[in-house]
Amino acid sequence: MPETSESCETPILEGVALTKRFRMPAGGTLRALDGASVELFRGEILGVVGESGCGKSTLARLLCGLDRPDEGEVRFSGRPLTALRGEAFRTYRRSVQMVFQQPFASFDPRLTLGESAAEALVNLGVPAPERERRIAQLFERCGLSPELMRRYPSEVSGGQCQRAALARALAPEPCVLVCDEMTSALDVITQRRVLDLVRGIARERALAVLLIAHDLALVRAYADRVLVMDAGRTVETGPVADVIDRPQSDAARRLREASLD
Ligand SMILES: Nc1ncnc2c1ncn2[C@@H]1O[C@H](COP(=O)(O)OP(=O)(O)OP(=O)(O)O)[C@@H](O)[C@H]1O
Repeated sequence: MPETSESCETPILEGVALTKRFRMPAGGTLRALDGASVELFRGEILGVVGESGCGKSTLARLLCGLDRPDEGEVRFSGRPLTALRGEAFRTYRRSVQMVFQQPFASFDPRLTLGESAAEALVNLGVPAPERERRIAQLFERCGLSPELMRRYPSEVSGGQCQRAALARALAPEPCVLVCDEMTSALDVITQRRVLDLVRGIARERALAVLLIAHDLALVRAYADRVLVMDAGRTVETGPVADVIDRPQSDAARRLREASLD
């Protein structure tokens, strides 16, 4: 895993000079991203921090292909998404999975957790008995009894629902996991348990993880490198200890001071 972005390894996922504007209802546009760049390498956990509204979720959505940049490009294994066709695009879609902040909102309330988790496998043409077996294994790996596959989202706790969301994200065997504030809605003990699980699975499967978090302590505990964002820009990146303990940018200094209050 590279310590710096000077590595000659090709990032598995990359955003280059990304700009994203949103039209405002009252007129005018808002620049949610303003030339933001990020490199994510195989096997690393990259923490993304920044004040609320600085563009973290927008960056995550562009990297996952849920939204398109107005300028700049996203690259998967060195290839621009705009150049990916057919099987290459399907591989990207399968390989980059996202876990969202609100566990319940990310599930269809009419499907059981098992059915939701199996959807990606249905799309991949995996036969029903094999789907059942693979999802049961993933539930167990994520600390859930396979019995929970038959429950609806409203019948489990927030922590269980987020574990099921993790199992669902892992089902298509991705190589990148984008976790957008995935533990913010959970109590501090459950947060740690879920992040321990994410880290363990990431190490086992050599996953690259983009870990968006408000809490610097969580990023310090779980990330290898950290990227600091400020007003749509990426302003500082480096190993966690350097950026958090010896911040160079005003944004990183502000975050550090706020976390010490
Ligand atoms: N679909 C949208 N339409 C209009 N404005 C948007 C949209 N999505 C995001 N924004 C705006 O873009 C800016 C960046 O939002 P974003 O959600 O990426 O920030 P964030 O850093 O993830 O914030 P938080 O930490 O509070 O989740 C904000 O000002 C937000 O209001």
